[in-house]
Amino acid sequence: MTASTAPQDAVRRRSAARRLLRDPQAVITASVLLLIVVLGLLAPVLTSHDPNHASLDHIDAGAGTDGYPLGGDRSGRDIWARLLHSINTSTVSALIGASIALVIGVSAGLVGGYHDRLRSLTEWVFSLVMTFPGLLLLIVLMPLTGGDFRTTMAIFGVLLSPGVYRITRNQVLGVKNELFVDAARVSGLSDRRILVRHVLPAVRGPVIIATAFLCGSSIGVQSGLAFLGVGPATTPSFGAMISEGFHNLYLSPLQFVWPSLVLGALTSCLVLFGNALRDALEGSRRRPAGIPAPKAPAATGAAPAGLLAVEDLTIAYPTPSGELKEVVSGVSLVLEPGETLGLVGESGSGKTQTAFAVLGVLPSEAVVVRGSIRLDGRELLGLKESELRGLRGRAIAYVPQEPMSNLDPSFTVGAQLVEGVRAASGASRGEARRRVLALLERVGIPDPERAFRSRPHEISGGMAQRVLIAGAVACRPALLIADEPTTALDVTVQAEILDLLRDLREEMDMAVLLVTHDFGVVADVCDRVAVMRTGEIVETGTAEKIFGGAEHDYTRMLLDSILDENTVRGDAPVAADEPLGRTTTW
Ligand SMILES: Nc1ncnc2c1ncn2[C@@H]1O[C@H](COP(=O)(O)OP(=O)(O)OP(=O)(O)O)[C@@H](O)[C@H]1O
Repeated sequence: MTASTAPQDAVRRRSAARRLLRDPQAVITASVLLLIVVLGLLAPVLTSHDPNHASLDHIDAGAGTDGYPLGGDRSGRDIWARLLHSINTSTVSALIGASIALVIGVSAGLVGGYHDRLRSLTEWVFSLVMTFPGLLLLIVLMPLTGGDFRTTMAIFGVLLSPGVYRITRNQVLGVKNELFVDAARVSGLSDRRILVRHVLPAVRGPVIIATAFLCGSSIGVQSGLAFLGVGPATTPSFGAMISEGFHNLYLSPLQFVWPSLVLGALTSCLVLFGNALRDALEGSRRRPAGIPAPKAPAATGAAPAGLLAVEDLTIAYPTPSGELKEVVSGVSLVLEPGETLGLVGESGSGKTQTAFAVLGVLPSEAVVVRGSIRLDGRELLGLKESELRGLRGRAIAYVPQEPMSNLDPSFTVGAQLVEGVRAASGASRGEARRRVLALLERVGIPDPERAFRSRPHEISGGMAQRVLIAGAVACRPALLIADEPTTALDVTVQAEILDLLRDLREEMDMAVLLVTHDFGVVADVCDRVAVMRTGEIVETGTAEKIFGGAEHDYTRMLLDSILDENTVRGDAPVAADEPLGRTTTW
Protein backbone atom coordinates (compact mmCIF):
# COMPACT_ATOMS: atom_id res chain seq x y z
CA MET A 1 0.00 0.00 0.00
CA THR A 2 2.80 2.32 0.90
CA ALA A 3 4.51 1.63 -2.36
CA SER A 4 1.38 2.39 -4.31
CA THR A 5 0.61 5.60 -2.48
CA ALA A 6 4.14 6.96 -2.77
CA PRO A 7 3.88 7.89 -6.47
CA GLN A 8 0.47 9.46 -5.80
CA ASP A 9 1.97 11.50 -2.98
CA ALA A 10 4.76 12.61 -5.28
CA VAL A 11 2.24 13.64 -7.95
CA ARG A 12 0.17 15.48 -5.34
CA ARG A 13 3.25 17.28 -4.06
CA ARG A 14 4.30 18.22 -7.57
CA SER A 15 0.85 19.50 -8.45
CA ALA A 16 0.65 21.53 -5.20
CA ALA A 17 4.03 23.07 -6.04
CA ARG A 18 2.83 23.76 -9.58
CA ARG A 19 -0.34 25.42 -8.25
CA LEU A 20 1.79 27.49 -5.90
CA LEU A 21 4.04 28.61 -8.73
CA ARG A 22 1.02 29.56 -10.84
CA ASP A 23 -0.57 31.60 -8.05
CA PRO A 24 0.48 35.27 -8.35
CA GLN A 25 -0.23 35.83 -4.63
CA ALA A 26 2.16 33.01 -3.70
CA VAL A 27 4.84 34.10 -6.14
CA ILE A 28 4.76 37.78 -5.15
CA THR A 29 4.66 37.18 -1.39
CA ALA A 30 7.36 34.48 -1.52
CA SER A 31 9.58 36.79 -3.58
CA VAL A 32 9.14 39.65 -1.14
CA LEU A 33 9.87 37.35 1.82
CA LEU A 34 12.94 35.95 0.10
CA LEU A 35 14.19 39.43 -0.76
CA ILE A 36 13.80 40.62 2.84
CA VAL A 37 15.52 37.54 4.30
CA VAL A 38 18.40 37.78 1.80
CA LEU A 39 18.84 41.48 2.62
CA GLY A 40 19.17 40.51 6.28
CA LEU A 41 21.68 37.76 5.51
CA LEU A 42 23.74 40.16 3.43
CA ALA A 43 23.81 42.78 6.20
CA PRO A 44 27.60 42.48 6.78
CA VAL A 45 28.12 43.09 3.05
CA LEU A 46 25.52 45.78 2.56
CA THR A 47 26.59 47.95 5.45
CA SER A 48 29.85 48.54 7.27
CA HIS A 49 28.16 50.14 10.29
CA ASP A 50 27.44 48.40 13.55
CA PRO A 51 23.68 48.77 14.19
CA ASN A 52 24.43 50.14 17.67
CA HIS A 53 27.23 52.49 16.72
CA ALA A 54 26.16 56.04 17.52
CA SER A 55 27.73 58.94 15.69
CA LEU A 56 27.06 62.42 17.03
CA ASP A 57 27.54 63.78 13.51
CA HIS A 58 24.69 61.71 12.20
CA ILE A 59 21.95 62.44 14.71
CA ASP A 60 18.73 62.71 12.70
CA ALA A 61 20.81 62.77 9.51
CA GLY A 62 18.68 62.84 6.38
CA ALA A 63 18.44 59.98 3.89
CA GLY A 64 21.33 59.89 1.45
CA THR A 65 23.90 61.29 3.89
CA ASP A 66 27.30 59.86 3.02
CA GLY A 67 27.45 56.20 4.20
CA TYR A 68 23.96 56.51 5.73
CA PRO A 69 21.59 55.71 2.82
CA LEU A 70 18.46 56.00 4.99
CA GLY A 71 19.94 58.58 7.34
CA GLY A 72 20.64 58.41 11.07
CA ASP A 73 18.25 58.05 14.01
CA ARG A 74 18.04 60.36 17.00
CA SER A 75 21.07 58.63 18.55
CA GLY A 76 23.07 58.94 15.34
CA ARG A 77 22.85 55.23 14.45
CA ASP A 78 22.67 54.08 10.83
CA ILE A 79 18.98 53.36 10.05
CA TRP A 80 19.90 51.15 7.05
CA ALA A 81 22.22 49.01 9.22
CA ARG A 82 19.62 48.77 11.99
CA LEU A 83 16.95 47.81 9.48
CA LEU A 84 19.06 44.99 8.02
CA HIS A 85 20.00 43.64 11.45
CA SER A 86 16.38 43.92 12.60
CA ILE A 87 15.44 41.62 9.73
CA ASN A 88 17.81 39.03 11.17
CA THR A 89 16.34 39.45 14.66
CA SER A 90 12.88 38.89 13.19
CA THR A 91 13.97 35.88 11.13
CA VAL A 92 15.63 34.25 14.14
CA SER A 93 12.55 35.01 16.28
CA ALA A 94 10.29 33.42 13.67
CA LEU A 95 12.48 30.34 13.38
CA ILE A 96 12.76 29.80 17.13
CA GLY A 97 9.12 30.54 17.99
CA ALA A 98 7.67 28.50 15.14
CA SER A 99 10.00 25.51 15.49
CA ILE A 100 9.48 25.16 19.26
CA ALA A 101 5.72 25.42 18.79
CA LEU A 102 5.83 22.88 15.97
CA VAL A 103 8.05 20.34 17.72
CA ILE A 104 6.00 20.38 20.93
CA GLY A 105 2.57 20.80 19.35
CA VAL A 106 2.99 18.23 16.57
CA SER A 107 4.59 15.53 18.75
CA ALA A 108 2.02 15.92 21.50
CA GLY A 109 -0.81 16.16 18.96
CA LEU A 110 0.28 12.93 17.27
CA VAL A 111 0.60 11.10 20.57
CA GLY A 112 -2.53 12.58 22.17
CA GLY A 113 -4.62 12.09 19.04
CA TYR A 114 -3.49 8.53 18.43
CA HIS A 115 -3.42 7.13 21.97
CA ASP A 116 -6.77 7.53 23.68
CA ARG A 117 -5.22 6.86 27.09
CA LEU A 118 -2.68 9.66 26.81
CA ARG A 119 -5.14 12.19 25.40
CA SER A 120 -6.54 13.30 28.77
CA LEU A 121 -2.99 14.06 29.94
CA THR A 122 -2.05 16.07 26.83
CA GLU A 123 -5.38 17.89 26.92
CA TRP A 124 -4.81 18.82 30.54
CA VAL A 125 -1.25 20.05 29.96
CA PHE A 126 -2.13 22.18 26.93
CA SER A 127 -5.26 23.56 28.55
CA LEU A 128 -3.01 24.63 31.42
CA VAL A 129 -0.53 26.28 29.04
CA MET A 130 -3.39 28.12 27.39
CA THR A 131 -4.42 29.68 30.68
CA PHE A 132 -1.08 31.53 30.93
CA PRO A 133 -1.38 35.20 29.98
CA GLY A 134 1.22 35.03 27.16
CA LEU A 135 2.59 38.55 26.74
CA LEU A 136 2.47 39.25 30.46
CA LEU A 137 4.38 36.06 31.20
CA LEU A 138 7.10 36.99 28.70
CA ILE A 139 7.52 40.37 30.41
CA VAL A 140 7.51 38.88 33.91
CA LEU A 141 10.13 36.32 32.92
CA MET A 142 12.50 38.98 31.53
CA PRO A 143 14.79 38.94 34.60
CA LEU A 144 15.10 35.19 34.16
CA THR A 145 15.80 35.28 30.44
CA GLY A 146 18.17 38.21 30.80
CA GLY A 147 16.16 39.95 28.08
CA ASP A 148 17.65 37.69 25.42
CA PHE A 149 15.14 37.64 22.59
CA ARG A 150 16.06 34.06 21.62
CA THR A 151 15.13 32.70 25.06
CA THR A 152 12.00 34.86 25.05
CA MET A 153 11.01 33.44 21.68
CA ALA A 154 11.63 29.88 22.90
CA ILE A 155 9.15 30.51 25.74
CA PHE A 156 6.77 32.10 23.27
CA GLY A 157 7.06 28.95 21.14
CA VAL A 158 5.85 26.93 24.14
CA LEU A 159 2.93 29.32 24.52
CA LEU A 160 2.07 28.90 20.82
CA SER A 161 2.22 25.11 20.98
CA PRO A 162 -1.39 24.48 22.17
CA GLY A 163 -2.70 25.83 18.87
CA VAL A 164 -0.48 23.45 16.91
CA TYR A 165 -1.37 20.63 19.30
CA ARG A 166 -5.08 21.13 18.65
CA ILE A 167 -4.70 21.25 14.87
CA THR A 168 -2.61 18.07 14.91
CA ARG A 169 -4.79 16.25 17.41
CA ASN A 170 -7.94 16.98 15.37
CA GLN A 171 -6.30 15.79 12.16
CA VAL A 172 -5.06 12.62 13.83
CA LEU A 173 -8.49 11.88 15.27
CA GLY A 174 -9.85 12.27 11.76
CA VAL A 175 -7.50 9.73 10.17
CA LYS A 176 -6.69 7.26 12.91
CA ASN A 177 -9.74 5.10 12.19
CA GLU A 178 -9.25 5.15 8.43
CA LEU A 179 -8.97 1.74 6.84
CA PHE A 180 -5.39 2.34 5.70
CA VAL A 181 -4.31 2.96 9.32
CA ASP A 182 -6.11 -0.21 10.42
CA ALA A 183 -4.39 -2.08 7.61
CA ALA A 184 -0.99 -0.77 8.73
CA ARG A 185 -1.80 -1.81 12.31
CA VAL A 186 -2.79 -5.34 11.40
CA SER A 187 0.24 -5.68 9.16
CA GLY A 188 2.34 -5.41 12.30
CA LEU A 189 3.81 -1.90 11.99
CA SER A 190 4.80 -0.27 15.27
CA ASP A 191 2.79 2.71 16.53
CA ARG A 192 5.76 5.01 15.98
CA ARG A 193 6.09 3.88 12.39
CA ILE A 194 2.35 4.19 11.75
CA LEU A 195 2.39 7.71 13.17
CA VAL A 196 5.37 8.82 11.11
CA ARG A 197 4.50 7.01 7.91
CA HIS A 198 0.71 7.11 7.74
CA VAL A 199 -0.61 9.72 10.14
CA LEU A 200 1.97 12.50 9.86
CA PRO A 201 1.42 12.97 6.10
CA ALA A 202 -2.26 13.63 6.82
CA VAL A 203 -1.47 16.42 9.30
CA ARG A 204 1.33 17.89 7.19
CA GLY A 205 -0.83 20.27 5.13
CA PRO A 206 -2.57 22.12 7.98
CA VAL A 207 0.67 22.23 9.98
CA ILE A 208 2.63 23.75 7.08
CA ILE A 209 -0.08 26.37 6.70
CA ALA A 210 -0.06 27.11 10.44
CA THR A 211 3.71 27.59 10.31
CA ALA A 212 3.37 30.78 8.26
CA PHE A 213 1.06 32.18 10.93
CA LEU A 214 3.36 31.03 13.75
CA CYS A 215 6.27 32.88 12.13
CA GLY A 216 4.13 36.01 11.74
CA SER A 217 3.05 35.83 15.41
CA SER A 218 6.62 35.38 16.64
CA ILE A 219 7.85 38.38 14.66
CA GLY A 220 4.89 40.44 15.84
CA VAL A 221 5.44 39.58 19.52
CA GLN A 222 9.20 40.15 19.41
CA SER A 223 8.65 43.56 17.81
CA GLY A 224 5.85 44.35 20.24
CA LEU A 225 8.04 43.62 23.25
CA ALA A 226 10.86 45.72 21.81
CA PHE A 227 8.39 48.54 21.12
CA LEU A 228 7.44 48.47 24.80
CA GLY A 229 11.13 48.68 25.65
CA VAL A 230 11.24 45.18 27.11
CA GLY A 231 14.67 43.64 26.53
CA PRO A 232 18.10 45.11 25.89
CA ALA A 233 18.32 48.24 23.77
CA THR A 234 21.30 46.72 21.93
CA THR A 235 19.15 44.17 20.10
CA PRO A 236 18.25 45.71 16.74
CA SER A 237 14.53 45.26 16.27
CA PHE A 238 11.73 46.76 14.21
CA GLY A 239 9.78 47.36 17.42
CA ALA A 240 12.58 49.40 18.97
CA MET A 241 13.07 51.33 15.72
CA ILE A 242 9.36 52.09 15.44
CA SER A 243 9.30 53.24 19.06
CA GLU A 244 12.21 55.62 18.47
CA GLY A 245 10.79 56.82 15.18
CA PHE A 246 7.51 57.45 16.99
CA HIS A 247 9.25 59.88 19.33
CA ASN A 248 10.73 61.69 16.34
CA LEU A 249 7.59 61.50 14.23
CA TYR A 250 7.22 65.25 13.54
CA LEU A 251 10.91 65.95 13.09
CA SER A 252 11.85 63.00 10.91
CA PRO A 253 8.82 60.87 9.96
CA LEU A 254 10.88 58.55 7.74
CA GLN A 255 12.57 57.08 10.85
CA PHE A 256 9.14 55.71 11.72
CA VAL A 257 8.15 54.78 8.18
CA TRP A 258 11.11 52.52 7.22
CA PRO A 259 10.81 49.90 10.00
CA SER A 260 7.00 49.98 9.86
CA LEU A 261 7.14 49.36 6.13
CA VAL A 262 9.51 46.38 6.36
CA LEU A 263 7.71 44.88 9.38
CA GLY A 264 4.35 45.33 7.65
CA ALA A 265 5.65 43.74 4.44
CA LEU A 266 7.19 40.85 6.37
CA THR A 267 4.13 39.94 8.44
CA SER A 268 1.52 40.55 5.74
CA CYS A 269 3.53 38.55 3.18
CA LEU A 270 3.79 35.68 5.69
CA VAL A 271 0.03 35.66 6.23
CA LEU A 272 -0.77 36.00 2.52
CA PHE A 273 1.77 33.31 1.64
CA GLY A 274 0.16 31.06 4.29
CA ASN A 275 -3.21 31.58 2.58
CA ALA A 276 -1.76 30.81 -0.85
CA LEU A 277 -0.09 27.72 0.57
CA ARG A 278 -3.39 26.55 2.01
CA ASP A 279 -5.11 26.99 -1.37
CA ALA A 280 -2.31 25.08 -3.09
CA LEU A 281 -2.23 22.21 -0.60
CA GLU A 282 -5.96 21.85 -0.19
CA GLY A 283 -6.64 22.15 -3.91
CA SER A 284 -7.57 25.37 -5.57
CA ARG A 285 -11.20 26.25 -5.29
CA ARG A 286 -10.96 28.62 -8.16
CA ARG A 287 -11.73 27.65 -11.69
CA PRO A 288 -8.43 26.33 -13.07
CA ALA A 289 -6.82 28.60 -15.61
CA GLY A 290 -7.95 28.03 -19.13
CA ILE A 291 -11.24 26.39 -18.19
CA PRO A 292 -14.01 28.10 -20.05
CA ALA A 293 -17.27 29.32 -18.59
CA PRO A 294 -20.08 26.87 -19.42
CA LYS A 295 -20.53 26.72 -23.15
CA ALA A 296 -24.01 26.72 -24.50
CA PRO A 297 -24.86 23.48 -26.29
CA ALA A 298 -24.50 23.42 -30.03
CA ALA A 299 -27.59 24.96 -31.64
CA THR A 300 -30.01 22.25 -32.65
CA GLY A 301 -32.75 24.46 -34.00
CA ALA A 302 -35.66 25.04 -31.65
CA ALA A 303 -35.00 24.97 -27.92
CA PRO A 304 -36.36 21.77 -26.34
CA ALA A 305 -39.85 22.23 -24.94
CA GLY A 306 -40.88 21.04 -21.49
CA LEU A 307 -40.91 22.47 -18.01
CA LEU A 308 -37.35 21.36 -17.37
CA ALA A 309 -34.97 21.05 -20.30
CA VAL A 310 -31.44 19.91 -19.58
CA GLU A 311 -29.24 19.91 -22.65
CA ASP A 312 -25.71 18.57 -23.08
CA LEU A 313 -24.95 19.13 -19.38
CA THR A 314 -21.33 18.35 -18.62
CA ILE A 315 -19.93 18.64 -15.10
CA ALA A 316 -16.31 18.07 -14.14
CA TYR A 317 -14.04 18.31 -11.10
CA PRO A 318 -10.39 19.36 -11.06
CA THR A 319 -8.05 16.46 -10.29
CA PRO A 320 -4.88 16.89 -8.18
CA SER A 321 -2.88 17.18 -11.41
CA GLY A 322 -4.99 20.20 -12.38
CA GLU A 323 -6.92 18.48 -15.16
CA LEU A 324 -10.68 18.16 -15.26
CA LYS A 325 -12.44 14.85 -14.79
CA GLU A 326 -15.98 14.69 -16.15
CA VAL A 327 -18.52 13.12 -13.80
CA VAL A 328 -21.55 14.07 -15.93
CA SER A 329 -21.08 14.07 -19.70
CA GLY A 330 -23.54 15.50 -22.20
CA VAL A 331 -26.70 14.74 -20.25
CA SER A 332 -29.95 15.83 -21.90
CA LEU A 333 -33.36 15.47 -20.27
CA VAL A 334 -36.82 16.92 -20.80
CA LEU A 335 -39.50 16.90 -18.13
CA GLU A 336 -43.08 17.97 -18.85
CA PRO A 337 -45.42 19.50 -16.26
CA GLY A 338 -47.13 16.83 -14.18
CA GLU A 339 -44.71 14.15 -15.38
CA THR A 340 -42.44 11.98 -13.22
CA LEU A 341 -39.05 11.13 -14.65
CA GLY A 342 -36.95 8.51 -12.92
CA LEU A 343 -33.20 9.11 -13.12
CA VAL A 344 -31.80 5.64 -12.54
CA GLY A 345 -28.28 4.27 -12.35
CA GLU A 346 -25.72 2.66 -10.14
CA SER A 347 -23.97 4.53 -7.36
CA GLY A 348 -21.57 7.11 -8.77
CA SER A 349 -23.27 7.31 -12.16
CA GLY A 350 -23.89 11.05 -11.79
CA LYS A 351 -27.58 11.18 -10.83
CA THR A 352 -27.11 13.42 -7.81
CA GLN A 353 -24.68 15.70 -9.63
CA THR A 354 -27.29 16.19 -12.36
CA ALA A 355 -29.99 16.93 -9.78
CA PHE A 356 -27.69 19.30 -7.86
CA ALA A 357 -26.89 21.16 -11.08
CA VAL A 358 -30.61 21.76 -11.62
CA LEU A 359 -30.96 22.97 -8.03
CA GLY A 360 -27.84 25.14 -8.43
CA VAL A 361 -26.16 23.60 -5.39
CA LEU A 362 -23.11 21.94 -6.92
CA PRO A 363 -20.00 22.21 -4.73
CA SER A 364 -17.86 25.25 -5.49
CA GLU A 365 -15.08 23.15 -7.00
CA ALA A 366 -17.46 21.69 -9.62
CA VAL A 367 -17.05 23.08 -13.11
CA VAL A 368 -20.01 23.11 -15.48
CA VAL A 369 -18.05 22.71 -18.67
CA ARG A 370 -20.96 23.15 -21.05
CA GLY A 371 -24.66 22.73 -21.35
CA SER A 372 -27.91 24.38 -20.54
CA ILE A 373 -30.58 23.93 -17.87
CA ARG A 374 -33.86 25.69 -18.63
CA LEU A 375 -36.80 25.86 -16.28
CA ASP A 376 -39.91 27.04 -18.04
CA GLY A 377 -37.68 28.51 -20.72
CA ARG A 378 -35.41 30.38 -18.29
CA GLU A 379 -31.72 29.48 -18.33
CA LEU A 380 -30.59 28.50 -14.84
CA LEU A 381 -26.87 28.10 -15.51
CA GLY A 382 -25.13 31.36 -14.83
CA LEU A 383 -27.88 32.75 -12.57
CA LYS A 384 -26.66 34.59 -9.49
CA GLU A 385 -27.02 32.83 -6.12
CA SER A 386 -29.68 35.37 -5.09
CA GLU A 387 -31.68 34.59 -8.25
CA LEU A 388 -31.38 30.85 -7.63
CA ARG A 389 -32.48 31.34 -4.03
CA GLY A 390 -35.59 33.02 -5.36
CA LEU A 391 -36.40 29.88 -7.36
CA ARG A 392 -35.58 27.26 -4.75
CA GLY A 393 -38.51 26.40 -2.52
CA ARG A 394 -40.86 28.22 -4.90
CA ALA A 395 -40.38 26.96 -8.46
CA ILE A 396 -38.05 24.04 -7.63
CA ALA A 397 -38.27 22.08 -4.40
CA TYR A 398 -36.14 19.26 -3.07
CA VAL A 399 -36.78 16.17 -1.01
CA PRO A 400 -33.56 14.63 0.31
CA GLN A 401 -32.56 11.06 0.99
CA GLU A 402 -31.92 11.22 4.74
CA PRO A 403 -34.97 12.88 6.33
CA MET A 404 -33.55 12.86 9.85
CA SER A 405 -30.26 14.50 9.07
CA ASN A 406 -32.06 17.19 7.08
CA LEU A 407 -34.04 18.38 10.08
CA ASP A 408 -32.25 20.53 12.63
CA PRO A 409 -32.42 18.78 16.04
CA SER A 410 -32.36 22.13 17.86
CA PHE A 411 -35.76 23.29 16.54
CA THR A 412 -39.25 21.90 16.52
CA VAL A 413 -40.62 20.54 13.27
CA GLY A 414 -43.17 23.35 13.16
CA ALA A 415 -40.59 26.10 13.62
CA GLN A 416 -38.52 24.74 10.74
CA LEU A 417 -41.47 24.44 8.39
CA VAL A 418 -42.85 27.87 9.31
CA GLU A 419 -39.43 29.40 8.66
CA GLY A 420 -39.27 27.75 5.23
CA VAL A 421 -42.81 28.78 4.27
CA ARG A 422 -42.21 32.36 5.39
CA ALA A 423 -38.91 32.59 3.52
CA ALA A 424 -40.46 31.24 0.33
CA SER A 425 -43.82 33.03 0.41
CA GLY A 426 -43.40 36.00 2.73
CA ALA A 427 -46.50 34.88 4.67
CA SER A 428 -47.08 36.19 8.19
CA ARG A 429 -46.18 33.90 11.09
CA GLY A 430 -49.84 33.06 11.80
CA GLU A 431 -50.62 32.41 8.14
CA ALA A 432 -47.49 30.24 7.76
CA ARG A 433 -48.45 28.25 10.86
CA ARG A 434 -51.95 27.63 9.49
CA ARG A 435 -50.50 26.52 6.17
CA VAL A 436 -47.98 24.23 7.82
CA LEU A 437 -50.64 22.55 9.95
CA ALA A 438 -52.83 22.02 6.89
CA LEU A 439 -49.87 20.62 4.99
CA LEU A 440 -48.93 18.26 7.82
CA GLU A 441 -52.47 16.95 7.76
CA ARG A 442 -52.36 16.68 3.97
CA VAL A 443 -49.18 14.60 3.99
CA GLY A 444 -50.85 12.12 6.31
CA ILE A 445 -49.47 13.01 9.72
CA PRO A 446 -52.10 11.79 12.22
CA ASP A 447 -51.79 14.50 14.87
CA PRO A 448 -50.46 17.61 13.08
CA GLU A 449 -50.52 19.82 16.19
CA ARG A 450 -48.38 17.34 18.08
CA ALA A 451 -45.97 16.81 15.18
CA PHE A 452 -45.72 20.60 14.84
CA ARG A 453 -44.52 20.87 18.44
CA SER A 454 -42.21 17.83 18.24
CA ARG A 455 -38.47 17.90 17.79
CA PRO A 456 -37.05 15.72 14.99
CA HIS A 457 -35.91 12.95 17.37
CA GLU A 458 -39.50 12.60 18.61
CA ILE A 459 -40.88 11.54 15.23
CA SER A 460 -40.23 8.46 13.10
CA GLY A 461 -38.18 8.40 9.89
CA GLY A 462 -41.30 8.03 7.76
CA MET A 463 -42.93 10.96 9.51
CA ALA A 464 -39.77 13.03 9.08
CA GLN A 465 -39.87 12.36 5.33
CA ARG A 466 -43.55 13.41 5.26
CA VAL A 467 -42.54 16.59 7.09
CA LEU A 468 -39.85 17.32 4.49
CA ILE A 469 -42.27 16.62 1.66
CA ALA A 470 -44.77 18.98 3.29
CA GLY A 471 -42.06 21.64 3.44
CA ALA A 472 -41.05 21.02 -0.16
CA VAL A 473 -44.54 21.31 -1.63
CA ALA A 474 -45.61 24.19 0.62
CA CYS A 475 -45.31 26.72 -2.19
CA ARG A 476 -46.67 24.42 -4.88
CA PRO A 477 -43.42 24.14 -6.85
CA ALA A 478 -43.53 23.42 -10.56
CA LEU A 479 -40.69 20.92 -10.19
CA LEU A 480 -39.95 18.61 -7.28
CA ILE A 481 -36.56 16.90 -7.18
CA ALA A 482 -36.58 13.87 -4.92
CA ASP A 483 -33.17 12.26 -4.37
CA GLU A 484 -33.63 8.66 -3.22
CA PRO A 485 -36.58 9.79 -1.07
CA THR A 486 -37.37 6.34 0.24
CA THR A 487 -33.96 4.69 0.53
CA ALA A 488 -33.61 5.35 4.26
CA LEU A 489 -37.13 4.08 5.05
CA ASP A 490 -38.49 0.61 5.64
CA VAL A 491 -40.49 -1.04 2.90
CA THR A 492 -44.06 -0.32 4.06
CA VAL A 493 -43.24 3.31 4.73
CA GLN A 494 -41.55 3.50 1.32
CA ALA A 495 -44.82 2.55 -0.34
CA GLU A 496 -46.76 5.18 1.60
CA ILE A 497 -44.26 7.90 0.76
CA LEU A 498 -44.36 7.00 -2.93
CA ASP A 499 -48.17 7.07 -2.84
CA LEU A 500 -47.99 10.48 -1.23
CA LEU A 501 -45.60 11.79 -3.88
CA ARG A 502 -47.85 10.44 -6.64
CA ASP A 503 -50.96 12.02 -5.12
CA LEU A 504 -49.29 15.37 -4.56
CA ARG A 505 -47.95 15.37 -8.08
CA GLU A 506 -51.44 14.89 -9.48
CA GLU A 507 -53.01 17.38 -7.12
CA MET A 508 -50.47 20.10 -7.83
CA ASP A 509 -49.62 19.19 -11.43
CA MET A 510 -45.94 19.12 -10.39
CA ALA A 511 -43.18 17.61 -12.45
CA VAL A 512 -41.10 15.21 -10.38
CA LEU A 513 -37.46 14.30 -11.06
CA LEU A 514 -36.96 11.16 -9.02
CA VAL A 515 -33.34 10.16 -8.46
CA THR A 516 -33.12 6.50 -7.54
CA HIS A 517 -31.20 3.32 -8.05
CA ASP A 518 -34.31 1.25 -7.36
CA PHE A 519 -36.32 0.05 -10.36
CA GLY A 520 -39.10 -0.95 -7.97
CA VAL A 521 -39.55 2.71 -7.07
CA VAL A 522 -39.42 3.63 -10.75
CA ALA A 523 -42.09 1.07 -11.54
CA ASP A 524 -44.30 2.53 -8.82
CA VAL A 525 -44.32 6.17 -9.77
CA CYS A 526 -42.42 7.09 -12.91
CA ASP A 527 -43.90 7.88 -16.32
CA ARG A 528 -40.53 7.94 -18.02
CA VAL A 529 -37.06 6.69 -17.16
CA ALA A 530 -33.55 7.90 -17.98
CA VAL A 531 -30.81 5.39 -17.26
CA MET A 532 -27.40 6.82 -16.33
CA ARG A 533 -24.07 5.09 -16.45
CA THR A 534 -20.69 6.70 -15.68
CA GLY A 535 -22.03 10.20 -16.21
CA GLU A 536 -23.95 9.54 -19.42
CA ILE A 537 -27.55 8.75 -20.23
CA VAL A 538 -27.52 5.43 -22.01
CA GLU A 539 -31.25 4.99 -22.52
CA THR A 540 -34.46 6.94 -22.04
CA GLY A 541 -38.01 5.89 -22.61
CA THR A 542 -41.40 5.43 -21.08
CA ALA A 543 -41.49 3.18 -18.06
CA GLU A 544 -43.48 0.64 -20.11
CA LYS A 545 -40.81 0.58 -22.78
CA ILE A 546 -37.94 0.27 -20.34
CA PHE A 547 -39.56 -2.49 -18.34
CA GLY A 548 -41.10 -4.19 -21.36
CA GLY A 549 -38.14 -4.13 -23.69
CA ALA A 550 -35.06 -2.22 -22.60
CA GLU A 551 -32.73 -1.74 -25.54
CA HIS A 552 -29.43 -1.03 -23.86
CA ASP A 553 -27.41 -3.89 -22.38
CA TYR A 554 -26.68 -1.86 -19.28
CA THR A 555 -30.39 -1.24 -18.62
CA ARG A 556 -31.11 -4.92 -19.10
CA MET A 557 -28.26 -5.82 -16.78
CA LEU A 558 -29.61 -3.45 -14.10
CA LEU A 559 -33.11 -4.88 -14.46
CA ASP A 560 -31.82 -8.45 -14.39
CA SER A 561 -29.69 -7.89 -11.33
CA ILE A 562 -32.61 -6.29 -9.49
CA LEU A 563 -34.95 -9.12 -10.40
CA ASP A 564 -32.28 -11.65 -9.45
CA GLU A 565 -31.85 -10.07 -6.08
CA ASN A 566 -35.59 -10.12 -5.49
CA THR A 567 -35.55 -6.48 -4.54
CA VAL A 568 -38.50 -5.20 -6.54
CA ARG A 569 -41.17 -3.86 -4.27
CA GLY A 570 -44.83 -3.29 -4.86
CA ASP A 571 -47.48 -1.23 -3.15
CA ALA A 572 -48.50 -4.31 -1.25
CA PRO A 573 -46.27 -7.22 -0.30
CA VAL A 574 -45.85 -9.56 -3.26
CA ALA A 575 -48.06 -12.60 -2.91
CA ALA A 576 -46.31 -15.95 -2.82
CA ASP A 577 -47.97 -17.14 -6.02
CA GLU A 578 -47.53 -13.80 -7.77
CA PRO A 579 -44.70 -13.58 -10.29
CA LEU A 580 -41.77 -11.55 -9.02
CA GLY A 581 -41.84 -9.19 -11.95
CA ARG A 582 -45.38 -8.01 -11.13
CA THR A 583 -44.39 -4.42 -10.60
CA THR A 584 -42.45 -4.37 -13.82
CA THR A 585 -45.43 -4.94 -16.07
CA TRP A 586 -47.59 -2.02 -17.14
N1 LIG B 1 -16.95 17.09 -4.72
C1 LIG B 1 -16.58 16.16 -5.61
N2 LIG B 1 -15.34 16.12 -6.11
C2 LIG B 1 -14.97 15.20 -7.02
N3 LIG B 1 -15.80 14.25 -7.50
C3 LIG B 1 -17.05 14.24 -7.04
C4 LIG B 1 -17.52 15.18 -6.08
N4 LIG B 1 -18.83 14.91 -5.82
C5 LIG B 1 -19.15 13.85 -6.57
N5 LIG B 1 -18.10 13.44 -7.30
C6 LIG B 1 -18.05 12.31 -8.24
O1 LIG B 1 -19.10 12.43 -9.15
C7 LIG B 1 -19.54 11.14 -9.55
C8 LIG B 1 -21.03 11.11 -9.56
O2 LIG B 1 -21.49 11.28 -8.21
P1 LIG B 1 -23.05 11.30 -7.85
O3 LIG B 1 -23.17 11.64 -6.41
O4 LIG B 1 -23.79 12.14 -8.81
O5 LIG B 1 -23.43 9.78 -8.09
P2 LIG B 1 -24.84 9.12 -7.88
O6 LIG B 1 -25.17 8.44 -9.17
O7 LIG B 1 -25.83 10.08 -7.35
O8 LIG B 1 -24.48 8.02 -6.81
P3 LIG B 1 -25.14 7.77 -5.36
O9 LIG B 1 -26.41 7.10 -5.62
O10 LIG B 1 -24.13 6.87 -4.69
O11 LIG B 1 -25.23 9.12 -4.72
C9 LIG B 1 -18.92 10.15 -8.59
O12 LIG B 1 -17.91 9.45 -9.26
C10 LIG B 1 -18.33 11.00 -7.50
O13 LIG B 1 -17.14 10.45 -7.03
